[in-house]
Amino acid sequence: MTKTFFVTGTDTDVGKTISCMALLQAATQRGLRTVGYKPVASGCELMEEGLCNRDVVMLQRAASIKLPYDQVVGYAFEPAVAPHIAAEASGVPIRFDVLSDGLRQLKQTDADILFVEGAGGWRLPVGHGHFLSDWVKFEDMPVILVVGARMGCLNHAMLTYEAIRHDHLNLAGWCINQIHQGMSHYQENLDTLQALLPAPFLGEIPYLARPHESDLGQYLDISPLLD
Ligand SMILES: Nc1ncnc2c1ncn2[C@@H]1O[C@H](COP(=O)(O)OP(=O)(O)OP(=O)(O)O)[C@@H](O)[C@H]1O
Ligand SMILES: C[C@H](N)[C@H](N)CCCCCC(=O)O
Ligand SMILES: [Mg+2]
Repeated sequence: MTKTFFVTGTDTDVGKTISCMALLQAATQRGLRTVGYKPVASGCELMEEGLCNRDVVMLQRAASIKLPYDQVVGYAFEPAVAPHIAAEASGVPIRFDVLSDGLRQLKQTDADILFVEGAGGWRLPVGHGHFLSDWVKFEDMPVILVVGARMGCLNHAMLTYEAIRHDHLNLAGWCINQIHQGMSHYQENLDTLQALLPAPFLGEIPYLARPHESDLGQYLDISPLLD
């Protein structure tokens, strides 16, 4: 049985990918076999591997089970815009059965744990009146929330928590990521979140000069996810 978690964030660009890498590394350091999945991606660039979405490549590299790029992504749209807009422009609608097929394939590997990175924040539109959160609900995945430490994150964190609960899903844990250096009253903000968010705190990722090249696993304690 592959334990599966959906990783959302308080917004786009808050460190979901960095946190997924940290989760994958922390799990690998505990001897677990790990994989990542990015069901919906937008924004592709020329990388060593060709025209790729950077998040997908990062998840692919951070996982202990090495899988081909195509297996780690559902849809990767080229323009770096909201995915439903890119989907409309390219004439390729986002289908939940395609996302679920990809997920099922990854669960069929011998992975112990699978982290699925969302796109944007919790209520991301995917077109035709649907949201990525509808798919998470359909798959009944426990959720991990990444709070990007910046002014406004308290409101975003609480609204995201309320929306997850409204969707009858479980917040399995949350972490905070210092996307900026030296946020004013960082500790007080963290204390506030710890008092208000009724879910296990997995840890804090500090501001790092080269986050993608760091040992990120050391910053998160994934034991609450393994109970
Ligand atoms: N702890 C950190 N220290 C320094 N820079 C960071 C940190 N976390 C994230 N960043 C930088 O902030 C940017 C956004 O991070 P990331 O790509 O992980 O966000 P995201 O939530 O996954 O974004 P998206 O919504 O596009 O998937 C990246 O350039 C990343 O390198
Ligand atoms: C391009 C960006 N980095 C992400 N891939 C997409 C973020 C979409 C956000 C949509 C929104 O909620 O406004
Ligand atoms: Mg990302």
